[in-house]
Amino acid sequence: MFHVEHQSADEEGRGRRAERAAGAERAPEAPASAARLFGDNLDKAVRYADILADAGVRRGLIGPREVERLWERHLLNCGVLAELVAEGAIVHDVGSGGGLPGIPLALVRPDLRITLVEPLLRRTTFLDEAVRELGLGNVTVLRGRAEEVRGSIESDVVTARAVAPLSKLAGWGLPLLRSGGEMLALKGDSAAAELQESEADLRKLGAVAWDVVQVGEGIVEPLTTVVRVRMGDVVRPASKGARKSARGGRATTKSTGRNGRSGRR
Ligand SMILES: C[S@@+](CC[C@H](N)C(=O)[O-])C[C@H]1O[C@@H](n2cnc3c(N)ncnc32)[C@H](O)[C@@H]1O
Repeated sequence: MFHVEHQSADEEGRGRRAERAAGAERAPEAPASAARLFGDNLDKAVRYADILADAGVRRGLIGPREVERLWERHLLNCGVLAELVAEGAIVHDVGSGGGLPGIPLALVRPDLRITLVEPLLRRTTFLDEAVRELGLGNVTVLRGRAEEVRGSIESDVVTARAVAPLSKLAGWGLPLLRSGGEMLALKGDSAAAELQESEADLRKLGAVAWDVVQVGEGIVEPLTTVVRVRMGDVVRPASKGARKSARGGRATTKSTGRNGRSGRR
């Protein structure tokens, strides 16, 4: 368990110096844009950055070289995904690892209901502790591989970062979506090329629209690049399907075809 204390700003400063002296690693100071992004949850974002810098590095969830760029490359880069998510959405963060992008997204948007899907026990233990310590009432941790939990999940949005190449990721993420739901995959410079290579697979999986968007203007530099894929109509067999879902069976998909929103946005 990490150690959390509720402190005033002065106490926080003394606490940070004391923890450093005691050997605990701390994240760099939050940049000004973090206050704009996280608003009332800035303190929690700072605490999460510190958890990643210390326990996150010690337990191998992020590399030690990430500490100096925790804000830009991780918390801000992930939190700005909020621009693409509708009010009150149900979100599943596939391959959450140390909670990225799910935890920054939950901090920016307390209205969302977010499940962090992660197969490795060591990582779900870290996530459970972080969620408890940060008091994130809108976040749940689910241990399992995405392809194992399909059938029991109908999500509005699936998020993922650094989990798998797009085609493979789509095979894991799209079956978790309801009709019209969206997968938001944080990708780097390869986004457009990966998307082009994956189009046939996306169609087969029931996707009807896809594009590359950039978010985070005025908050993070470089902007966050996201591959956005929208699911077509999902046909889930009724009562039989419910029994199948309980056993982890697949939902089936169909494309909206000529009358729907097929192809690129
Ligand atoms: C490189 S880490 C990225 C973690 C985090 N998303 C980030 O950006 O820092 C990839 C994560 O995906 C998880 N993972 C791999 N295959 C998965 C699957 N089929 N379903 C869900 N998670 C998976 C791994 O356990 C690992 O935690």
